[in-house]
Amino acid sequence: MAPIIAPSILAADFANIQKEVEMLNESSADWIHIDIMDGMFVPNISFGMPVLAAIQKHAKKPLDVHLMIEQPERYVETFKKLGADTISVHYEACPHLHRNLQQLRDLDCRVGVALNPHTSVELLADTLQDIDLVCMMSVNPGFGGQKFIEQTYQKVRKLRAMAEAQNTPLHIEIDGGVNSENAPKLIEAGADVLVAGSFVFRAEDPIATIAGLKG
Ligand SMILES: O=C(CO)[C@H](O)[C@H](O)COP(=O)(O)O
Ligand SMILES: [Fe+2]
Repeated sequence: MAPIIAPSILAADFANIQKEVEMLNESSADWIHIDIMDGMFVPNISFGMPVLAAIQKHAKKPLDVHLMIEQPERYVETFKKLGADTISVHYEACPHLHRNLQQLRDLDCRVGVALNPHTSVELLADTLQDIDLVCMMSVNPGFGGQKFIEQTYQKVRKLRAMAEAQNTPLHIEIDGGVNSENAPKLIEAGADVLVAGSFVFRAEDPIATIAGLKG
């Protein structure tokens, strides 16, 4: 099956955000990936609610919101109201993860958990049934344009095996440094959602690049 492609708007031209979103609307992208950074959980600040509202105003594709923020429970309701279809909170930012998952489930959005590169997938063994999507970071979160971490393949294989053993449907999303070289290997390993920021927005033809990732 063709993967779900979620271009990351972080790499877009923010001075032309309407044009960039319209390009994604026209493309074969499935979702739009939205990176929210708070300058605390990660050493960078991206953008917040007014920018998301501007994106949402023009977007015709579901919004996949990746929260790189501390205490995400403070804001998930707001993100849902701003049109989030999927919300991922970071495992490392949630000492009471089960409570966060319940909150997302009650909001009726796709329930996501993001994992830093050093965080073992085994830590999700007892919550996998409550999770719809794992956003597996294949770079250290905080910045676009970084190099893909090769150990990601083995994490994907392990997580896919865990989901199969528990007989639970799970989206495995790869976030960071995705390109046309690693995309087929990631899908082969068991991923089904690919986020791509710089590879799409720095391409001469982003629409063709998205189509290429979709295979
Ligand atoms: O979550 C992220 C960074 O923290 C971004 O989604 C990710 O880096 C995508 O950008 P690129 O494809 O350029 O690596
Ligand atoms: Fe992201």
